[in-house]
Amino acid sequence: MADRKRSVAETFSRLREQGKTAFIPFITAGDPDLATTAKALKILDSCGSDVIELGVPYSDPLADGPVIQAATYRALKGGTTLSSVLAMLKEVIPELSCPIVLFTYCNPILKLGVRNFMNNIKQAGVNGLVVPDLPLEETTLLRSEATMHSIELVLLTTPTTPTERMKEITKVSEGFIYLVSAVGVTGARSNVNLRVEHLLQEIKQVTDKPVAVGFGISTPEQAKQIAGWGADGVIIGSAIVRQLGEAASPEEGLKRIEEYAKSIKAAIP
Ligand SMILES: O=P(O)(O)OC[C@@H](O)[C@@H](O)c1c[nH]c2ccccc12
Repeated sequence: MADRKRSVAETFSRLREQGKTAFIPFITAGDPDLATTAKALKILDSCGSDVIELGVPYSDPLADGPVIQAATYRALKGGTTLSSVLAMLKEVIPELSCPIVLFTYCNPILKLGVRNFMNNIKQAGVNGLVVPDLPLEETTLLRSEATMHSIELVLLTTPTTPTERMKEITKVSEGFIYLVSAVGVTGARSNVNLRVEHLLQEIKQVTDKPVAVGFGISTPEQAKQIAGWGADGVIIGSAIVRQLGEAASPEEGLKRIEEYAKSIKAAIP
Protein backbone atom coordinates (compact mmCIF):
# COMPACT_ATOMS: atom_id res chain seq x y z
CA MET A 1 0.00 0.00 0.00
CA ALA A 2 2.87 2.35 0.87
CA ASP A 3 4.22 2.07 -2.69
CA ARG A 4 0.87 3.01 -4.23
CA LYS A 5 0.57 5.94 -1.79
CA ARG A 6 4.01 7.03 -2.90
CA SER A 7 3.93 6.44 -6.63
CA VAL A 8 4.73 9.59 -8.61
CA ALA A 9 1.72 9.07 -10.88
CA GLU A 10 -0.58 8.62 -7.86
CA THR A 11 0.80 11.81 -6.35
CA PHE A 12 -0.04 13.79 -9.47
CA SER A 13 -3.55 12.34 -9.76
CA ARG A 14 -4.23 13.21 -6.10
CA LEU A 15 -3.04 16.78 -6.74
CA ARG A 16 -5.11 17.02 -9.92
CA GLU A 17 -8.22 16.03 -7.95
CA GLN A 18 -7.37 18.81 -5.48
CA GLY A 19 -6.71 21.29 -8.31
CA LYS A 20 -3.16 21.76 -7.03
CA THR A 21 0.22 22.14 -8.75
CA ALA A 22 3.12 19.95 -7.56
CA PHE A 23 6.17 21.62 -6.02
CA ILE A 24 9.18 19.55 -7.05
CA PRO A 25 12.56 20.61 -5.62
CA PHE A 26 15.85 19.13 -6.83
CA ILE A 27 18.97 18.80 -4.66
CA THR A 28 22.34 17.17 -5.27
CA ALA A 29 22.97 14.21 -2.94
CA GLY A 30 26.08 14.63 -0.77
CA ASP A 31 26.28 18.44 -1.05
CA PRO A 32 27.61 19.49 1.39
CA ASP A 33 27.37 15.94 2.84
CA LEU A 34 24.91 13.03 2.96
CA ALA A 35 23.84 13.71 6.55
CA THR A 36 22.75 17.19 5.45
CA THR A 37 21.04 15.71 2.39
CA ALA A 38 19.03 13.43 4.68
CA LYS A 39 17.94 16.44 6.77
CA ALA A 40 17.20 18.46 3.61
CA LEU A 41 14.92 15.72 2.27
CA LYS A 42 12.93 15.70 5.52
CA ILE A 43 12.70 19.50 5.59
CA LEU A 44 11.61 19.74 1.95
CA ASP A 45 9.06 16.96 2.56
CA SER A 46 7.66 18.70 5.64
CA CYS A 47 7.47 22.03 3.76
CA GLY A 48 5.00 20.45 1.35
CA SER A 49 7.17 19.21 -1.52
CA ASP A 50 5.03 16.83 -3.54
CA VAL A 51 7.89 15.00 -5.27
CA ILE A 52 11.63 15.42 -4.59
CA GLU A 53 14.28 15.00 -7.29
CA LEU A 54 17.61 13.78 -5.91
CA GLY A 55 20.68 14.03 -8.11
CA VAL A 56 23.42 11.39 -7.93
CA PRO A 57 26.68 13.30 -8.43
CA TYR A 58 28.53 12.29 -11.60
CA SER A 59 31.89 13.45 -12.96
CA ASP A 60 30.53 14.79 -16.26
CA PRO A 61 27.23 16.60 -15.56
CA LEU A 62 26.88 17.87 -19.14
CA ALA A 63 23.29 19.12 -18.76
CA ASP A 64 24.03 21.09 -15.60
CA GLY A 65 24.90 24.72 -15.21
CA PRO A 66 27.59 26.14 -12.89
CA VAL A 67 25.57 25.92 -9.63
CA ILE A 68 24.80 22.22 -9.91
CA GLN A 69 28.23 21.50 -11.38
CA ALA A 70 29.79 23.07 -8.28
CA ALA A 71 27.46 21.07 -6.02
CA THR A 72 28.38 17.91 -7.91
CA TYR A 73 32.07 18.65 -7.47
CA ARG A 74 31.64 19.21 -3.69
CA ALA A 75 29.64 16.00 -3.34
CA LEU A 76 32.17 13.93 -5.29
CA LYS A 77 35.05 15.50 -3.33
CA GLY A 78 33.21 14.43 -0.17
CA GLY A 79 33.23 10.85 -1.42
CA THR A 80 29.55 10.55 -2.37
CA THR A 81 28.80 7.43 -4.42
CA LEU A 82 25.64 5.85 -5.82
CA SER A 83 25.75 3.19 -3.11
CA SER A 84 26.20 5.69 -0.26
CA VAL A 85 23.27 7.71 -1.65
CA LEU A 86 21.07 4.59 -1.79
CA ALA A 87 22.13 3.55 1.74
CA MET A 88 21.09 7.00 3.01
CA LEU A 89 17.78 6.81 1.10
CA LYS A 90 16.97 3.38 2.59
CA GLU A 91 17.05 5.05 6.02
CA VAL A 92 15.29 8.29 5.12
CA ILE A 93 12.56 7.35 2.62
CA PRO A 94 10.37 5.54 5.18
CA GLU A 95 10.16 8.89 7.04
CA LEU A 96 9.07 10.85 3.96
CA SER A 97 5.52 11.27 2.68
CA CYS A 98 6.48 12.32 -0.84
CA PRO A 99 8.01 10.09 -3.54
CA ILE A 100 11.66 10.36 -4.56
CA VAL A 101 12.73 10.63 -8.22
CA LEU A 102 16.41 9.78 -8.62
CA PHE A 103 18.45 11.75 -11.17
CA THR A 104 21.45 10.09 -12.69
CA TYR A 105 23.36 10.21 -15.95
CA CYS A 106 23.58 7.02 -18.01
CA ASN A 107 27.08 5.95 -17.10
CA PRO A 108 26.54 4.91 -13.46
CA ILE A 109 23.58 2.77 -14.59
CA LEU A 110 25.58 0.99 -17.29
CA LYS A 111 28.49 0.46 -14.89
CA LEU A 112 26.24 -1.36 -12.42
CA GLY A 113 24.13 -3.07 -15.09
CA VAL A 114 20.57 -1.93 -15.78
CA ARG A 115 18.82 -4.76 -13.90
CA ASN A 116 21.06 -4.42 -10.82
CA PHE A 117 20.64 -0.65 -10.87
CA MET A 118 16.83 -0.83 -11.04
CA ASN A 119 16.75 -3.49 -8.32
CA ASN A 120 19.05 -1.45 -6.04
CA ILE A 121 17.09 1.78 -6.36
CA LYS A 122 13.80 -0.07 -5.82
CA GLN A 123 15.19 -1.68 -2.68
CA ALA A 124 16.18 1.79 -1.46
CA GLY A 125 12.55 2.93 -1.85
CA VAL A 126 13.00 5.15 -4.91
CA ASN A 127 9.84 5.61 -7.03
CA GLY A 128 10.96 7.45 -10.15
CA LEU A 129 14.01 7.93 -12.31
CA VAL A 130 15.26 10.63 -14.69
CA VAL A 131 18.27 9.99 -16.93
CA PRO A 132 18.95 13.33 -18.65
CA ASP A 133 21.43 11.98 -21.23
CA LEU A 134 19.30 8.99 -22.26
CA PRO A 135 18.04 9.54 -25.80
CA LEU A 136 14.57 8.22 -26.65
CA GLU A 137 16.08 5.61 -28.98
CA GLU A 138 17.99 4.04 -26.09
CA THR A 139 15.13 3.84 -23.60
CA THR A 140 13.83 0.34 -24.52
CA LEU A 141 16.07 -1.65 -22.16
CA LEU A 142 15.75 0.87 -19.33
CA ARG A 143 11.99 1.04 -19.76
CA SER A 144 11.50 -2.71 -19.60
CA GLU A 145 13.69 -3.07 -16.50
CA ALA A 146 12.06 -0.01 -14.91
CA THR A 147 8.61 -1.48 -15.52
CA MET A 148 9.68 -4.85 -14.07
CA HIS A 149 10.82 -3.08 -10.90
CA SER A 150 7.85 -0.63 -10.86
CA ILE A 151 10.17 2.33 -11.25
CA GLU A 152 8.56 5.27 -13.09
CA LEU A 153 10.97 6.35 -15.85
CA VAL A 154 10.37 10.06 -16.51
CA LEU A 155 11.38 11.37 -19.93
CA LEU A 156 12.20 14.94 -20.93
CA THR A 157 10.99 17.09 -23.80
CA THR A 158 12.48 20.47 -24.70
CA PRO A 159 11.46 23.65 -26.58
CA THR A 160 13.32 22.32 -29.64
CA THR A 161 11.89 18.76 -29.61
CA PRO A 162 10.01 18.16 -32.89
CA THR A 163 6.29 17.53 -32.40
CA GLU A 164 6.38 13.89 -33.55
CA ARG A 165 9.26 13.12 -31.16
CA MET A 166 7.48 14.97 -28.34
CA LYS A 167 4.45 12.71 -28.97
CA GLU A 168 6.68 9.60 -28.72
CA ILE A 169 8.18 10.88 -25.49
CA THR A 170 4.82 11.64 -23.92
CA LYS A 171 3.59 8.16 -24.90
CA VAL A 172 6.32 6.28 -23.01
CA SER A 173 7.13 8.66 -20.15
CA GLU A 174 5.98 7.34 -16.75
CA GLY A 175 5.08 9.35 -13.62
CA PHE A 176 5.06 12.68 -15.42
CA ILE A 177 6.53 14.37 -18.46
CA TYR A 178 9.47 16.71 -17.74
CA LEU A 179 9.09 19.80 -19.93
CA VAL A 180 12.49 21.49 -20.01
CA SER A 181 11.54 25.13 -20.32
CA ALA A 182 14.75 26.58 -21.67
CA VAL A 183 17.42 25.67 -24.20
CA GLY A 184 20.82 25.05 -22.62
CA VAL A 185 21.81 23.88 -19.16
CA THR A 186 20.17 24.09 -15.74
CA GLY A 187 20.37 27.39 -13.87
CA ALA A 188 18.12 30.20 -12.69
CA ARG A 189 17.01 32.63 -15.41
CA SER A 190 15.71 36.17 -14.84
CA ASN A 191 12.61 35.47 -16.95
CA VAL A 192 10.66 32.34 -17.71
CA ASN A 193 10.60 31.38 -21.38
CA LEU A 194 7.21 32.68 -22.56
CA ARG A 195 7.05 29.83 -25.08
CA VAL A 196 6.36 27.46 -22.17
CA GLU A 197 2.68 28.47 -22.20
CA HIS A 198 2.32 27.30 -25.81
CA LEU A 199 4.50 24.19 -25.28
CA LEU A 200 2.29 23.14 -22.36
CA GLN A 201 -0.84 23.51 -24.52
CA GLU A 202 0.81 21.51 -27.31
CA ILE A 203 1.72 18.62 -24.99
CA LYS A 204 -1.68 18.64 -23.30
CA GLN A 205 -3.31 18.22 -26.69
CA VAL A 206 -1.61 14.85 -27.14
CA THR A 207 -1.65 13.42 -23.58
CA ASP A 208 -3.45 13.72 -20.29
CA LYS A 209 -0.32 12.64 -18.38
CA PRO A 210 0.93 15.26 -15.90
CA VAL A 211 3.51 17.74 -17.23
CA ALA A 212 6.03 19.32 -14.84
CA VAL A 213 8.14 22.28 -15.96
CA GLY A 214 11.76 22.85 -14.97
CA PHE A 215 14.85 24.91 -15.84
CA GLY A 216 15.43 28.46 -14.84
CA ILE A 217 12.64 28.84 -12.27
CA SER A 218 13.76 30.52 -9.05
CA THR A 219 11.18 33.02 -7.71
CA PRO A 220 7.65 32.52 -6.29
CA GLU A 221 6.36 34.80 -9.07
CA GLN A 222 7.91 32.59 -11.78
CA ALA A 223 6.50 29.47 -10.10
CA LYS A 224 3.07 31.10 -9.97
CA GLN A 225 3.31 32.08 -13.65
CA ILE A 226 4.18 28.50 -14.70
CA ALA A 227 1.35 27.09 -12.57
CA GLY A 228 -1.00 29.64 -14.10
CA TRP A 229 -0.16 28.30 -17.54
CA GLY A 230 -1.50 24.90 -16.47
CA ALA A 231 1.67 23.07 -15.49
CA ASP A 232 0.96 20.10 -13.22
CA GLY A 233 4.28 20.62 -11.46
CA VAL A 234 7.02 23.22 -11.00
CA ILE A 235 10.59 21.94 -10.69
CA ILE A 236 13.27 24.07 -9.01
CA GLY A 237 16.87 22.94 -8.67
CA SER A 238 19.70 25.46 -8.92
CA ALA A 239 18.05 28.08 -6.71
CA ILE A 240 17.77 25.51 -3.90
CA VAL A 241 21.13 23.87 -4.51
CA ARG A 242 22.83 27.26 -4.31
CA GLN A 243 21.25 28.14 -0.97
CA LEU A 244 22.05 24.76 0.54
CA GLY A 245 25.56 24.23 -0.83
CA GLU A 246 26.90 27.77 -0.63
CA ALA A 247 25.68 28.64 2.90
CA ALA A 248 28.20 29.39 5.68
CA SER A 249 27.20 26.15 7.44
CA PRO A 250 24.90 23.16 6.78
CA GLU A 251 22.52 24.44 9.46
CA GLU A 252 22.36 27.83 7.76
CA GLY A 253 21.73 26.18 4.40
CA LEU A 254 18.94 24.02 5.81
CA LYS A 255 17.30 27.06 7.36
CA ARG A 256 17.47 28.91 4.01
CA ILE A 257 15.92 26.12 1.98
CA GLU A 258 13.13 25.72 4.55
CA GLU A 259 12.17 29.39 4.18
CA TYR A 260 12.60 29.26 0.40
CA ALA A 261 10.52 26.08 -0.02
CA LYS A 262 7.70 27.61 2.05
CA SER A 263 7.74 30.76 -0.12
CA ILE A 264 7.44 28.70 -3.32
CA LYS A 265 4.76 26.42 -1.88
CA ALA A 266 2.74 29.48 -0.85
CA ALA A 267 2.93 30.83 -4.40
CA ILE A 268 1.55 27.81 -6.27
CA PRO A 269 -2.13 26.98 -5.79
O1 LIG B 1 18.34 24.07 -11.91
P1 LIG B 1 17.06 24.56 -12.51
O2 LIG B 1 17.32 25.60 -13.61
O3 LIG B 1 16.05 25.00 -11.47
O4 LIG B 1 16.39 23.29 -13.28
C1 LIG B 1 15.94 22.11 -12.56
C2 LIG B 1 17.08 21.13 -12.68
O5 LIG B 1 18.13 21.58 -11.86
C3 LIG B 1 16.81 19.66 -12.29
O6 LIG B 1 15.55 19.20 -12.70
C4 LIG B 1 17.96 18.96 -12.93
C5 LIG B 1 19.18 18.76 -12.33
N1 LIG B 1 20.06 18.21 -13.24
C6 LIG B 1 19.42 18.07 -14.44
C7 LIG B 1 19.90 17.63 -15.67
C8 LIG B 1 19.01 17.65 -16.78
C9 LIG B 1 17.68 18.08 -16.61
C10 LIG B 1 17.19 18.54 -15.35
C11 LIG B 1 18.09 18.55 -14.30
